[in-house]
Amino acid sequence: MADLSFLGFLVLLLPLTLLLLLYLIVRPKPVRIPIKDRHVFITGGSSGIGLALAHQAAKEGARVSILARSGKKLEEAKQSIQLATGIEVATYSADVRDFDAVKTALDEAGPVDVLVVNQGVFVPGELEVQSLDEVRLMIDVNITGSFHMIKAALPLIKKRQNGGPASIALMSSQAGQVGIYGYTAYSASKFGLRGLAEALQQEVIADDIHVSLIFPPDTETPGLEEENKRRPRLTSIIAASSGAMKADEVAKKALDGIKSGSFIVPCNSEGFLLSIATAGLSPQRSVLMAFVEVVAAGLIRFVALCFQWNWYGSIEKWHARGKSVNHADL
Ligand SMILES: NC(=O)C1=CN([C@@H]2O[C@H](COP(=O)(O)OP(=O)(O)OC[C@H]3O[C@@H](n4cnc5c(N)ncnc54)[C@H](OP(=O)(O)O)[C@@H]3O)[C@@H](O)[C@H]2O)C=CC1
Ligand SMILES: CCCCCCCCCCCCCCCC(=O)[C@@H](N)CO
Repeated sequence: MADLSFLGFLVLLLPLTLLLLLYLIVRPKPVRIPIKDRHVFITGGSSGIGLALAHQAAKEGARVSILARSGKKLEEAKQSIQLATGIEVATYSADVRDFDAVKTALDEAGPVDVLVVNQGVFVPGELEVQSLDEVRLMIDVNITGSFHMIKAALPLIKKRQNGGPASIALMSSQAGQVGIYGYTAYSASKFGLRGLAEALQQEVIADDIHVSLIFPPDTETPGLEEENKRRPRLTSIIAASSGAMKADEVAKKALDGIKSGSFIVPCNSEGFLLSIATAGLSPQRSVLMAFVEVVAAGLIRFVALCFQWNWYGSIEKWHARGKSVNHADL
């Protein structure tokens, strides 16, 4: 009996000690980032996830600016937000690949409290059939474009007027946590954002600037509709492991993640598992999440291997059927 209660005591004491230890060591420390009455600047804010984010930020009382290339889409976005919320957003037409254009737009927009780097292009295809121009497009818009935005915005974020904590959020993808068939260039561009974000967080923490990386699954947007026209069948099969979300749902998760200063922001339950499986050396502010990451590490690796087993099974089956060129429309 005495032995049993000692065992019970240990079983309780061990996790509590771990929790206490994690409470003492998690860095950066937890933070709340308000968005009401603050300037939220969203790239790719004229369509899909960016537009949904602009709607929600406006609804929550932020001053919103959106940037994209097409003036027509920007105008339509502005109208729809005005209709829904009565709020007038500022629009900036610029290509993120053009640093001078981006800098001019941001300088005109003024001090920024929350920067959401959301623009992105995705052209799926096996590397062997994909053109190098398409590869370059994804690297230039998704990665170099993000550098341009952050480099031009940093001085303006530091100049923010009310001095509260600021945020730089980057829209990655679950394909930026695990490489997916048909996404060599796209996955590379989204994995790249993680290196950028981890290093940047260390550089800007002293300025009370907090970095968030958002990882949506397939999301119903005009961009996905385009992508679906030429998606390899295997890409769709593997991506279906994580289902699909609506742009509004992703925007809500993203905004909640930004406001709570989370470094990693998953959007659905598969994304939650993925974030534990790929926790790596990313910062973690939440004691509870840190606890789950430490305790579940071994088991989650097993689950990850089960997913790979399943995906390689699909790839094998596909090849056994003799489909070497496998676009959805063939
Ligand atoms: N939809 C999905 O399934 C998923 C999307 N994501 C990511 O979410 C982000 C948004 O995706 P989604 O909403 O689907 O995309 P959409 O294609 O619906 O919208 C993309 C937005 O980015 C803008 N944009 C594209 N290229 C440039 C450029 N060179 N310079 C400035 N703005 C540009 C577009 O406007 P314009 O063309 O006028 O410039 C538009 O506003 C992307 O980073 C994407 O990778 C992540 C996971 C899943
Ligand atoms: C350890 C447990 C793992 C759990 C589940 C793993 C599921 C992974 C699925 C990845 C889906 C990637 C979709 C990318 C969508 C996207 O970015 C494109 N639509 C282009 O925008």
